[in-house]
Amino acid sequence: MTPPGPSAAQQIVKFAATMDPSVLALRNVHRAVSDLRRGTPVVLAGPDGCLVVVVAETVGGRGLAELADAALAAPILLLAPVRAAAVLQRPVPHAAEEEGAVALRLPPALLAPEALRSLADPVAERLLPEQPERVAAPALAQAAIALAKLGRLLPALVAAPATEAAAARLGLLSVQASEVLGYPVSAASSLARVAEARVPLEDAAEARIVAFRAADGGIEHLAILIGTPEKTAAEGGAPLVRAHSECFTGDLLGSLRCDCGPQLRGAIARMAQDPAGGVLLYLAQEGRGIGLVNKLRAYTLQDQGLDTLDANRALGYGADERNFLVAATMLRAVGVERVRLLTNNPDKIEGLAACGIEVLGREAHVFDPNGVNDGYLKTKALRFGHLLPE
Ligand SMILES: Nc1nc2c(ncn2[C@@H]2O[C@H](COP(=O)(O)OP(=O)(O)OP(=O)(O)O)[C@@H](O)[C@H]2O)c(=O)[nH]1
Ligand SMILES: [Zn+2]
Repeated sequence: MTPPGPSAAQQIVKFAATMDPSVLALRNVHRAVSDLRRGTPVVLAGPDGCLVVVVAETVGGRGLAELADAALAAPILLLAPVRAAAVLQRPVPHAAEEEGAVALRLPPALLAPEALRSLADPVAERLLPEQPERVAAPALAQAAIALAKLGRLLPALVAAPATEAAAARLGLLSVQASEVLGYPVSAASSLARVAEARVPLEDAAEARIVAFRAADGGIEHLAILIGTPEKTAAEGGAPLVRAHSECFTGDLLGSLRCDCGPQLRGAIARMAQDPAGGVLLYLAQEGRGIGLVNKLRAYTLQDQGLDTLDANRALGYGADERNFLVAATMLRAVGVERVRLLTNNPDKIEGLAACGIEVLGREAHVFDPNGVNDGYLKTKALRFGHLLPE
C-alpha cells in the first residue's frame, strides 16, 4: 500500500509559505481599498498598535456601528492638513503639514454620515451644529490618509484605536501600515505585460497596444508603440516618448478645460512622422493621480475661483500625486531606456531620470490656448514651472 500523500490543507500551507510577501502585501492593500470604497472599516496595524478606520466619504450607519464595535476609545476624524485648516478656520502648524495628517475630536453630533461628508468635502460643505477641536494625531494617521488616497477617496477618515482580535471577531480586514506606504512602489515594480495587439490608428497606421497589469489585479496601464521604437532602442537610438496621464474629459470627450486631447492626438501624429518611432504611455493616473471623481470636485472648486493646484490641495490631495515608476517600468519592459521626452513638465524629466530612464532630450509639446483653458495653461507655467518654448 502506498503511504498517503500530504493532505490538500498541508499542500496549501506549504504553497502559502512560498508566496512572495510583496504580492501578499499588494493583495491585502487592494482588498483594504475595496472595503473602504464600500464603507466597510479596515484595521491598520503598526509596530505600536492598531487603528480601525473608515472613510468619511463612503461610510454609512452600518460602517460606523462596526467601527464603534471594534473601537477601544472614542473615534476621531483624520484630515489632510490643508483640509483641516479649512475646517478649523485657522492655519495648522508646520509640524502637522510634515506629518501629513491632523486629528480632530468628533462630538456625537458630527459622528453621522452627512456631517462627516461635509467635513471631508469642501464642495459639500455646510454649516454644522458644532466645531471639531484638534487633538494629537495617532502614529498610524499618515498610513490611514495614504490608504484613502490609494482608493482615490477624499483623504478624511474616522479612526479609533483597536486590536487585531476585535478585527478578527468582526471579520474586518487587517493591513500593515508598512504595506500601505510601500504599495505605490511595489505595485509599479510588479507591472507585467498581459496582452498585446496591432491597432492601426487614424494618425498612425503602424501602432500596437501593449497592456500592463500590476500583481494586485488593479487597473491596467497601456503602452502604445508607434512604428518600431524597440528596434531604434536596440540599435542604441532614443525613440520619442510621452508619458500621458489619462484624462477622460479631455482625451475622450474633447473637454476644453485642459490641453490633454490635442496633446494625446498630437503626440501620436508626431511619433508616426518620426523615423525613430515612439512610445506613448497611457497611464491610469487620471487627474494627476487623484481620480476622475476628485477631478470633477476640483473643477467645481475651480469654478469657485481656485486654480488647478489649490483645488487639489483643498480636497486634501497634493498638487500632483503621480508615480513615475509606473512609466519607467513599462519603458524598461518594452526595451526602451533612452528617450527623447515629449513634455513641458520638468517633474516628468526628473521623475523618469530618478527611476533610471536616460532622458537624452526634451521636445516641447505646446498647443495654443482655446479660450477656456487659458487660465489652466497659465497656472501650469507659473505654479508647476512648466517649460514653454523659447
Ligand atoms: N487634478 C486635476 N487634474 C487635471 C486638471 N486638468 C487636467 N488634469 C489632469 O492632468 C493630467 C494631464 O497630465 P499630462 O498630460 O501628463 O500633462 P502635464 O503634467 O501637464 O505635462 P505635459 O503635458 O507632459 O507637459 C491628466 O490626468 C488630466 O486628467 C485639473 O484641473 N485638476
Ligand atoms: Zn485633461
